Amino acid sequence: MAMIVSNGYQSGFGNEFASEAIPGTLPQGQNSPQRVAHGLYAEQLSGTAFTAPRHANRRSWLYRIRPAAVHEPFQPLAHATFHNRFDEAPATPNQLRWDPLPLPSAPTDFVDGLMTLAGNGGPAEQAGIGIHGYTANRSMHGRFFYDADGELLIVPQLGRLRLATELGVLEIEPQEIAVIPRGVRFRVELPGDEARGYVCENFGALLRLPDLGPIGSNCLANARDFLTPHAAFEDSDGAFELVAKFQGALWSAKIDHSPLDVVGWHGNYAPYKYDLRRFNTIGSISYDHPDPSIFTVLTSPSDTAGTANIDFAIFPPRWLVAQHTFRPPWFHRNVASEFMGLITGVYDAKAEGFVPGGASLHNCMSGHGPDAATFEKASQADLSKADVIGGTMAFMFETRKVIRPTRQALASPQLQANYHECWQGIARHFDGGSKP
Ligand SMILES: O=C(O)Cc1cc(O)ccc1O
Ligand SMILES: [Fe+2]
Repeated sequence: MAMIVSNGYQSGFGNEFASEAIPGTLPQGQNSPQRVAHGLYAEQLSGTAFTAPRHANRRSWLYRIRPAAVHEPFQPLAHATFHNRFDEAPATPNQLRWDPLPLPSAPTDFVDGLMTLAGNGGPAEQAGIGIHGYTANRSMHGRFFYDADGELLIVPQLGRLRLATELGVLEIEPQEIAVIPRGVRFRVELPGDEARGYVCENFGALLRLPDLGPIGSNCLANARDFLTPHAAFEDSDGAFELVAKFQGALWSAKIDHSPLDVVGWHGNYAPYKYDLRRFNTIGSISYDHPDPSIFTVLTSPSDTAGTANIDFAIFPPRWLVAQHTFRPPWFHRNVASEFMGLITGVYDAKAEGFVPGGASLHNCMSGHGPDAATFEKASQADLSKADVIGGTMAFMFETRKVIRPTRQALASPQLQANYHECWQGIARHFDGGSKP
């Protein structure tokens, strides 16, 4: 029984990759020969419509020991906290903030430990996102998972993850992210004792790099920093479980072999990882704080140009040098809705209360911005010096649709009852117009 071992990475975003764990696996000059080398089966995995425009078309060809069709029928699988029911509780205009999810004491793998916090749209309408937290203290044993409802953007906050996928192995740590495409089967292993993080389940168009406009041909997340695994496979038989997420619910099927049995593959539909510390941050070197779109790592476009299904943005270490300017994020209301998490350090708009592993939600047109302490400090700051923001990594899932917290997220003890108080101390400074 050969267990999957990482064969390293290939660099680039959405490339036509080709990789084989055994030489001579990939057919030359065609995809589906009468007999595949080494007695393998050929299988196409489509991530976009067959007829999607060429620039957006994603599919890969997998050469595997058994086709993906080989498993017992699925049966419904209960899961208390992982779902896509975003209509259970009234959507709220209140500013919301949560402390980190507690780490589990009972044995909990990645799938067990998923808890849906919020979301919008759904798999049936092929738009919107699910926002989930995960906590885990053990690897998935004899268990594999795939999500037919959307691709999974995994944002670890605590602990490393080893993502053993059909197309190879991705190893990630906090400040790195991974994207597992819709349908790709994988197992999450924990090299350490515990793990916690966030997952964005994207029901809409596949995440892609944003256009750069006048920024030019480089900067923000550079394409070559995205890493896709080389083919790696395991040839193992046993009494295993395949868990599927399908239309918001989980299903379980018996499978008598590991589905991570892809010996070679080629194509542009594949998992990838990215180190957020590689982000080339653009900011103001004259005056004023720019819109946070400048921090976009990946975007899932919607049918309306410039109005994303989801933008994944980060707030990395950077120098703030803007002159005659209030440097932190301004007070604002946004037509889009903003879910934020903190991976490490301190976020520059919040002096306290927003802690690593925590989360906040500011919905469409809900006023928010720096807390009272941050406002006072930044209003008095010496602008002849740079503010060097180091040792931090916050992120935002920004969506065009209102983000609806789940009932369990609103009922959780981690919800901070007093979040709104961070703005109550904002002083009235109006002088009545008496001073020029
Ligand atoms: O609300 C937030 O903290 C996120 C955010 C950051 C920023 O720099 C500008 C706008 C914005 O919504
Ligand atoms: Fe905001």
